[in-house]
Amino acid sequence: MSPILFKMTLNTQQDPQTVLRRRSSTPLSLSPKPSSGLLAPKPPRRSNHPQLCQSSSLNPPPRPPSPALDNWSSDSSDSSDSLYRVVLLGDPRVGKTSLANLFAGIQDRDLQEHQGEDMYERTLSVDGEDMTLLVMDNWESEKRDEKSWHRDYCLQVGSAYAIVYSITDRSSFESASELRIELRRARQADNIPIILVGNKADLVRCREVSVEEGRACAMVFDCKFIETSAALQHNVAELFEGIVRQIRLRQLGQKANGPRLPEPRPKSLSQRARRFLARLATRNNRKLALKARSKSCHDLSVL
Ligand SMILES: Nc1nc2c(ncn2[C@@H]2O[C@H](COP(=O)(O)OP(=O)(O)OP(=O)(O)O)[C@@H](O)[C@H]2O)c(=O)[nH]1
Repeated sequence: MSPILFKMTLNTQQDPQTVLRRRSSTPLSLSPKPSSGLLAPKPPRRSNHPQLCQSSSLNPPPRPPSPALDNWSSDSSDSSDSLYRVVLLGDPRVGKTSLANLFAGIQDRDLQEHQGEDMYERTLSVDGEDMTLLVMDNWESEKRDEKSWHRDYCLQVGSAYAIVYSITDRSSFESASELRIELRRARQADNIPIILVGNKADLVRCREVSVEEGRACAMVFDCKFIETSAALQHNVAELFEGIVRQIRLRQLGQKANGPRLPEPRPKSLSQRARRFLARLATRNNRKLALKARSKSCHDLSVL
């Protein structure tokens, strides 16, 4: 455990049914499980989402926003009504809590007051649309039997995962690969976003894992890749924004692949022309999707 391990549990849910009211130290119910493996169950629409860069604890103390992340999320009065769990996985001391604190906009001077808490809810505005993420920083990396239920739980509830390693610690990189395999096994049927995160990128002199190795690992394991520095707040906003985009891209994919109703026979020439153009667009979309997939794994804005 880090000497400055400060975690927070944030409860903003209003619905007594929803699991999100509970402290993360209490096991959350596995049901209702996200139907698609992606979507968390929809909580009722909330009108009091936290303001930009505020953590959303039930009684949040007035806290100035983190300057570096100031333009990161917007006033969420018109926020999305879905909530997505983002689970941080990784070895101890790789920087999971530091990344989560930045996500929550918790500043160094406020760390003490958030000690022992490990869930962070915040609404981000990305590409003009809001999405509420619940970042879970309660991963237990030890594989002891009595902890295995907790590990299983974490592997089941995420709408997205960030597998964090430290670029200064090769064994944490190896653990990240193992975690990817474990996650794949646990969520075989689910198309969930997984981001491999090489943290502590500021410690260049102590680097044990190259960017190329990180990227290659992400390509082999079919996930996205980003290097961050929680210390310098480098790429942290990009990470969480990327997670939002990855979730959205999968939502769009699901909508596009939804059940098709039989089309009525077109009656007029203009209807036939419209249908032809629609098919053409679909074909082009498929080509575009293929192109996008072949792009580098470090572009978090494409599938
Ligand atoms: N230089 C540098 N230090 C970092 C960075 N991120 C985290 N640290 C430091 O690394 C140590 C561990 O960070 P934590 O955020 O507690 O790591 P953790 O993964 O949450 O650790 P556990 O709670 O033990 O699982 C702390 O001393 C942090 O200040 C970073 O990007 N750069």
